[in-house]
Amino acid sequence: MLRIAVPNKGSLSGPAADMLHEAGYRQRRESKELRTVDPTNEVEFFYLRPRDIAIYVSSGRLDIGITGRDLLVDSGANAEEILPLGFARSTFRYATKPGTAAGVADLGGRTVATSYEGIVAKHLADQGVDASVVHLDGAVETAIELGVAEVIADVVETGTSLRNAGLEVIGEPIMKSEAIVIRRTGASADAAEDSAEPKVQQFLRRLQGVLVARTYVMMDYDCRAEHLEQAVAITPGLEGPTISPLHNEGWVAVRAMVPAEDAQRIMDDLYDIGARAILTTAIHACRL
Ligand SMILES: Nc1ncnc2c1ncn2[C@@H]1O[C@H](COP(=O)(O)OP(=O)(O)OP(=O)(O)O)[C@@H](O)[C@H]1O
Ligand SMILES: O=P(O)(O)OC[C@H]1O[C@H](OP(=O)(O)OP(=O)(O)O)[C@H](O)[C@@H]1O
Ligand SMILES: [Mg+2]
Repeated sequence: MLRIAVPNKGSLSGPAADMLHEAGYRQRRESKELRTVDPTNEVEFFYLRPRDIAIYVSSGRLDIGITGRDLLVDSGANAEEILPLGFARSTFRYATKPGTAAGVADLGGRTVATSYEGIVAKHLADQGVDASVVHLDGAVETAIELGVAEVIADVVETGTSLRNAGLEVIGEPIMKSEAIVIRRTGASADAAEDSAEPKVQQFLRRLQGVLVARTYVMMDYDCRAEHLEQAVAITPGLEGPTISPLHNEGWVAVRAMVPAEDAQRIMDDLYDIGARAILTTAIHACRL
């Protein structure tokens, strides 16, 4: 039975459960359940605090886990990223009251409040900046107003929390984060001896299938045979489009996967070269 750690709360938990559900795995029915077994797929899910997941996975007791890249780095645990999942995207940044500091180099001698001490202490050391770090559990934007720190380092998505606290970012982002699948460091290298390996690979293929189904649509259209090369250049597909003859002499039907975010532009480009009956349909699941 494959053992997988899943975030039980916070920004990661809902989207992670949705993705697992879309990949065909049974998920817990209510938020108090700490573990659940999916007997059909021979997987056991453990619902754990996002911050603890890298520690469980590095211990080798759980085969893989879903967490945030920033949480993995912060933990310093012996685990590595094996698949980015594209949700819970954020940056990790310093922020302060306007006029306090222009860049990271100005943080020497200051106090920085953060929930991510591991990331911040290492970044300051790498930059050669001697600042003290105060650990807070959350809502760190308030730390400056209440005089606990002069600077914060925190997760920024839309920037709304910073704006509401009257803070502005300083310097470049310390890192970019998103949800990721992690595995114990070196587990991939030991794969030949690991009986869980085929199940791990099947799990990753299923999640990749969900990612592709979310980011691509299927496009079908008809075009004149003499325009086919131009059309294929616009819709190259993943491995090459499917071309079928039409009953009308001199016309072909083309089918190719295209990135969903470009679909409208691609339809315009195809129309301009004379393609007609251009349709897009959602992909619900796929295995590449
Ligand atoms: N507003 C946000 N937008 C996108 N990702 C976020 C946001 N807040 C936190 N994250 C990401 O979620 C992960 C942190 O999850 P965690 O559950 O610890 O925090 P949280 O979502 O802030 O929940 P909590 O309310 O328990 O603090 C990190 O990977 C972080 O980058
Ligand atoms: O840039 P934004 O879109 O405002 O998002 C970033 C905020 O979201 C998270 O906070 P959360 O609400 O989880 O509270 P927390 O600080 O207690 O973790 C994060 O810690 C930031 O405060
Ligand atoms: Mg939070």
